[in-house]
Amino acid sequence: MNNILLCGFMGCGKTTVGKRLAALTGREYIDLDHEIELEAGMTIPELFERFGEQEFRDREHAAVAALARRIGCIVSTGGGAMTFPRNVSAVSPDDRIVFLDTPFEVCYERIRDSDRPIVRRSTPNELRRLFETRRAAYQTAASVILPGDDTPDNLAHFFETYLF
Ligand SMILES: Nc1ncnc2c1ncn2[C@@H]1O[C@H](COP(=O)(O)OP(=O)(O)O)[C@@H](O)[C@H]1O
Ligand SMILES: O=C(O)C1=C[C@@H](OP(=O)(O)O)[C@@H](O)[C@H](O)C1
Ligand SMILES: [Mg+2]
Repeated sequence: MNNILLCGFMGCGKTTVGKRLAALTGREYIDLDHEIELEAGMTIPELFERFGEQEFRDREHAAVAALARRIGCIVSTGGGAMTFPRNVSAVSPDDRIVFLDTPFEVCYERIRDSDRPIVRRSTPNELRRLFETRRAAYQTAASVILPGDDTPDNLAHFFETYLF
């Protein structure tokens, strides 16, 4: 059984919808950011602060590569993960990458007051530009694109009927 990876911009709902989908299908759930935090023994903001973004990206790559040893999982990636070709290449061809395509305005309202390091260091305009650039990368990486502006329950049910 293949893994299903959710990708998309910060705040698009990868973690929330991934958890619901796993609960609905009884599949194992993995949040890559959570795996990175467990492995590093610190939060992502701390990791960025103490060791810099590149250290986080290297740990993120290792977390994606480690998925090769897992099967049948629902995986929420972090917003940057599927924008790096080395990470997309590390995903097994049997696994499915789904892009949760939520409008920038919706994502922004959800993340603006959060402690995500990329949000804290960027202006709203910089985030919008990052959204546009990354959207093209998500479209390239994913084999399924799902409009994300709906309730977590509706999205999880839609996923279930569409993907299984
Ligand atoms: N479909 C949704 N409808 C309403 N709120 C949502 C939805 N998806 C996520 N949220 C809220 O938005 C915030 C960010 O969601 P999260 O799942 O952490 O996004 P991501 O993992 O893509 O960064 C959370 O507070 C969450 O409760
Ligand atoms: O977009 C990014 O580069 C990041 C997104 C975050 O995950 P979410 O997309 O779940 O917020 C987390 O991986 C880290 O803060 C970096
Ligand atoms: Mg998340």
